[in-house]
Amino acid sequence: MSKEYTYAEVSEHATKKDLLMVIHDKVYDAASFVDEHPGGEEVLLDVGGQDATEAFEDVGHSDEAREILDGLLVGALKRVAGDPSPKVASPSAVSTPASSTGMGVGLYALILFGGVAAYGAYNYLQTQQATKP
Ligand code: HEM
Repeated sequence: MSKEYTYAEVSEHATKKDLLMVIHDKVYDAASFVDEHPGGEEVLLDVGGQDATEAFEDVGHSDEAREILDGLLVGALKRVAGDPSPKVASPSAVSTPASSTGMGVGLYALILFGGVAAYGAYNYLQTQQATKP
């Protein structure tokens, strides 16, 4: 990582042949990769010259994709006053699994309870049948 870019500098490189983007406060030059991107060139051009952290993380890119990304590294982002605030996907990534786990446990409890109730009812009916003459 040799160079420091300001956000304003990065935003000047937003063409297919000269395509910088910010991911996790690092600056990547995606120009050489645009044509090879399995997700298409459109999406890369869309975030060219911008903070692509959220877009990149939302897709859930593989480790292989992250290795390619490492190879495209050209520098670090130097934040100055007035820049867009850093886009970090972690707050939602942390809160979503937590809340969904809560739902999941509640759901399992409900299913378990329903199962036990149904089993009890079945047994009750069986005994009723058995005691009938
Ligand atoms: C320079 C940064 C990026 C690199 C190195 C990269 C690399 C890759 C790689 C290797 C894949 C194949 C699947 C995988 O290994 O995860 C992929 C898929 C994909 N990427 Fe990226 N990507 C980058 C940025 C982005 C951005 C900013 C978006 C914006 C939405 C994006 C959207 C997608 C989508 C939608 C796929 C899925 C394609 C499919 O499976 O049909 N990528 N990317």
